[in-house]
Parts: sequence; structure tokens; C-alpha cells
Amino acid sequence: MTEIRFVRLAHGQGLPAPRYESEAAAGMDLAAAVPEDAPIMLAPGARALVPTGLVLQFPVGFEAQVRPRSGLAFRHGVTVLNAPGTIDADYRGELKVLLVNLGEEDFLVSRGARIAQLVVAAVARAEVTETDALDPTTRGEGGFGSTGR
Ligand SMILES: O=c1ccn([C@H]2C[C@H](O)[C@@H](COP(=O)(O)OP(=O)(O)OP(=O)(O)O)O2)c(=O)[nH]1
Ligand SMILES: [Mg+2]
Repeated sequence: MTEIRFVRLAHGQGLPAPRYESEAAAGMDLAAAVPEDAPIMLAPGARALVPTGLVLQFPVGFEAQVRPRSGLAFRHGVTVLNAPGTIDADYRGELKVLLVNLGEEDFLVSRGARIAQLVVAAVARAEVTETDALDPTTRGEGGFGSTGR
């Protein structure tokens, strides 16, 4: 098990911690840490950076991905604009969720609403080397449908 530690900021007090909603869920739901009396109104086409009130720490060699919740996308057209958002292991700022409303109606983000989910994933890091030539392959330069439909 990979450990995620988090600090809860003042505006996140009282909200549920990120947690898996089922035994083998891949994502933990994230709650909106907007003020009770100041929900965020997302008009059609609008986007907003929604605070979670959380600062995370997880091991180097992992990332956290911010992904949409399919129910919100299906019912309201509300999704994560930069999905999957990338949270770096060395980031110590507040985790934020960039929501966009692709639906036709206003969408209200209330305090505690589960707006997105967080998936922890191992990441490979590469050493980058410039060179004059690369190993040949059968595919070569073929791409973008070159193998047929
Ligand atoms: O949905 C997101 C995406 C990113 N971040 C935070 C954590 C991440 O480590 C940092 C930088 O994200 P990214 O590299 O995607 O953004 P950038 O535009 O390249 O910013 P930077 O120049 O700070 O890397 O912003 C979030 O809180 N939510
Ligand atoms: Mg970056």
C-alpha cells in the first residue's frame, strides 16, 4: 500500500477525507472546500478552480491524477478540464480541481460536493538523450490510422 499523507487547510475543516467508496475502487472522491455560503456557480461553458482544502504528500515515483466523476459528466456535462490533472510528488500547494461545465445549464458547486476523484499511479521517469539516429522498426513512420480501421 502506498501511503498518502495530507494536511487539511482551515477552509477544509469538517469535510470528509479523500476515501475509496468501494472495496476495490481506483479513485478516491474529492470534496469541494468552497464556503457554505458561497458555492461556485458554473455557467455553461465556464470553468473554475475548485479548492479541496488538502495538501498531499506521497512517495517520489508516484503521481496523483485528478479525474472526472462519470456521474457528473453524464448528468450535468461537468468534467475536469485538464483531465487527468497531474499532481507532482513534490507539490506542496493546495490540491485544486479545474472543473468545466460543458452542459447547457448552470451547475452549482456546493461545500462537500464530490466533484472529482484522485487516482494514485506509479510513474516512470526517463533520462533524455539527443542522438543522430534511432533504431529502425517495422512500423517506421506509419501512424494515425496507418494499420487500417
Ligand atoms: O488539476 C490539477 C493540476 C495540477 N495541480 C497542481 C499540482 C501540480 O503538481 C501543479 C502543477 O501542475 P502542472 O504541471 O499540470 O501545471 P503547469 O501549468 O505545468 O504548472 P507548473 O509550471 O507549476 O508545473 O499544480 C492541481 O492542484 N490540480
Ligand atoms: Mg508543470
